[in-house]
Amino acid sequence: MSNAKNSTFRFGLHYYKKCIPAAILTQLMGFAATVADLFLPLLFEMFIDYVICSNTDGNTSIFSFLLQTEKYPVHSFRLFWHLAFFYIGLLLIRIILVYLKKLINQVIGLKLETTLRYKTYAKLMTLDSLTLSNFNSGELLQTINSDTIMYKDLFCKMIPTIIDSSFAMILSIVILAGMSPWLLLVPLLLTPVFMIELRRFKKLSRERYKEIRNCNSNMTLTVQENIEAVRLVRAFTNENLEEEKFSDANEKLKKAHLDQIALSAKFEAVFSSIKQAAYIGTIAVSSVLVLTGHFKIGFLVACSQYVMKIMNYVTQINNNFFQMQQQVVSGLKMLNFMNTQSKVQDTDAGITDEKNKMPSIRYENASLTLSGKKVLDKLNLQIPYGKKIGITGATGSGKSMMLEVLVRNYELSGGKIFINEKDSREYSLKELRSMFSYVFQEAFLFSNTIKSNIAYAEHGTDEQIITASRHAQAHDFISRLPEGYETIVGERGIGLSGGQKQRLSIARALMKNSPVLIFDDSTSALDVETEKKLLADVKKFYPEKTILISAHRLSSIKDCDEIIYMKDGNIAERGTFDELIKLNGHFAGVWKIQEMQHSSFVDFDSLAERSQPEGEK
Ligand SMILES: Nc1ncnc2c1ncn2[C@@H]1O[C@H](COP(=O)(O)OP(=O)(O)OP(=O)(O)O)[C@@H](O)[C@H]1O
Repeated sequence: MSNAKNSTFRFGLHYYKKCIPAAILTQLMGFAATVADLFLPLLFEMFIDYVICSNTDGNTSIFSFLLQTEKYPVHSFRLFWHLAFFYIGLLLIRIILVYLKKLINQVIGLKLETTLRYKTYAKLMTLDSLTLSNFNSGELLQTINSDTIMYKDLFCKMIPTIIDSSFAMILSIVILAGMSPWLLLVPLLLTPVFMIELRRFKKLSRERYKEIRNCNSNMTLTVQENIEAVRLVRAFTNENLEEEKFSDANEKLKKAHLDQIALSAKFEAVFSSIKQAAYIGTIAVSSVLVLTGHFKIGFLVACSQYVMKIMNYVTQINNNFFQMQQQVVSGLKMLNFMNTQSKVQDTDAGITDEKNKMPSIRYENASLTLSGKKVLDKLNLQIPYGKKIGITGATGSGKSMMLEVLVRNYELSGGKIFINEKDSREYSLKELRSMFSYVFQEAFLFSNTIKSNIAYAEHGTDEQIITASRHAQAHDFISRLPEGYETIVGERGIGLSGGQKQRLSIARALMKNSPVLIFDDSTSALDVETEKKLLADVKKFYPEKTILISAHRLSSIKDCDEIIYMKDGNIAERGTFDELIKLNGHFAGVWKIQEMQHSSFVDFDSLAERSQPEGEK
């Protein structure tokens, strides 16, 4: 096995370790079932040679018969019944053992699958936004949902079957060697052919399974995007284009599967030919041995059964190695994902310091480079606790990023951020993030009740939930819903307008009750009046909190203690509203136009161009 495959195996073994005692028990059951199974041809041989083919009458029991060194034909009904009893007894034992073994193995498999799914999910939660953006969602869903199921089969199906088959094969060889070493010649001669063919097929199989997996994740992504963008597709009447894209992904998946089916068929044809050759070879050799008087007919039947068993086990082992490539591919994908290092590293410092309930913030030459582009460029800013700061600027100027780096969704490429004069990286992520109630640009609601969505971070009383909703201007519309706070929203619930979703997200952040509130363009879908009321209420009811509001609509931030105008990842202008108007720069230019237009939508790119201060033109 190559290094990659070794590590893939070791990675799974780490989680499988706890199941090893149960796995050993099932393996022992498997061995016992094999022993029972391998006894059957011997009983069959006695039945043919000493019950059916004999013509001497006798009255022998199976025990006395087995103990005799010199066996003779008995043609006894007593022996017949004893043989039948033993045969059925062994069959029953075998069936019970195989049943128990499969049951326990399935439970072990389910346990391992659940652990693997949990671990991959937990890993997903630790990754920072930039690292996560390197994976597409189809790929991530494939890893968490399908690869975990596939990979656990390596430990709970493939490896146990290979061990079982190897044990049975070795035992069959030993028995056959005891009966007639000549018949071992055939399987021994064919084994190298098996090995060479298997090596060739294994490599091809792994390639095919890789292709199937890639096509699968592409397919998942296509379906997911189409579900999310269904309204967009209809609005652009682009159903045909999307259908073509879907059909293309679907066809590629079909082709990948067909290629694998063709390979499997070829594999089976080749291996069944080798098996048939073994069978014919055995018949030929044993016919000679019977004709020359070396074998009785029942002995011949038993020997050929062992040869066939050996060949079946060899085929089964090969088949498992062939199919195992699918599990190896899934394991490699999982290993790759689990080895992905988050750019944001957590610390062990976990205890909440009382004074962090009133954090001051300081950016010191904070820089962020994403995909080679400077998104924040040596940003310096001090925000004492309790200040209300408005942030505005052209689209793409870095407003969201300067807020996201506060909670370390992205890691700074240079400079530092201090919280209470302590480097933010020295806080545990849990503690750092507990200081901020963040309302993101896109309002996301879980498929759950409104109440649970609002009480997402804090399990508050009904009264607290209603209070937060009132302050977020959401209580009135929630009360008008037939189910009120118990209404299910999100993907599986009723539809809400963009503004309603934003208000629920704000209520959720207010419920969290952190000392710093961050509104990242999160009131953009509200009408001017509601937005004004909401922000006024937030300032009124949470006067002590630091509030950072990023907005395009300048009226939203007009009353802030300080306004920051961002440009190219840095602060272009800062001051109170009056100071910025007096400055007559970018901000004043945008303000004039917004006032003139009374519009809620502004194209900052063009406005920023037009409103450049005299000196910069
Ligand atoms: N994951 C990413 N990889 C690379 N570049 C990114 C990534 N996320 C954001 N950017 C870039 O960072 C820059 C700043 O983005 P940011 O979201 O902070 O802008 P913004 O000022 O908030 O814009 P808007 O007002 O449109 O929300 C943009 O140029 C954007 O293209």
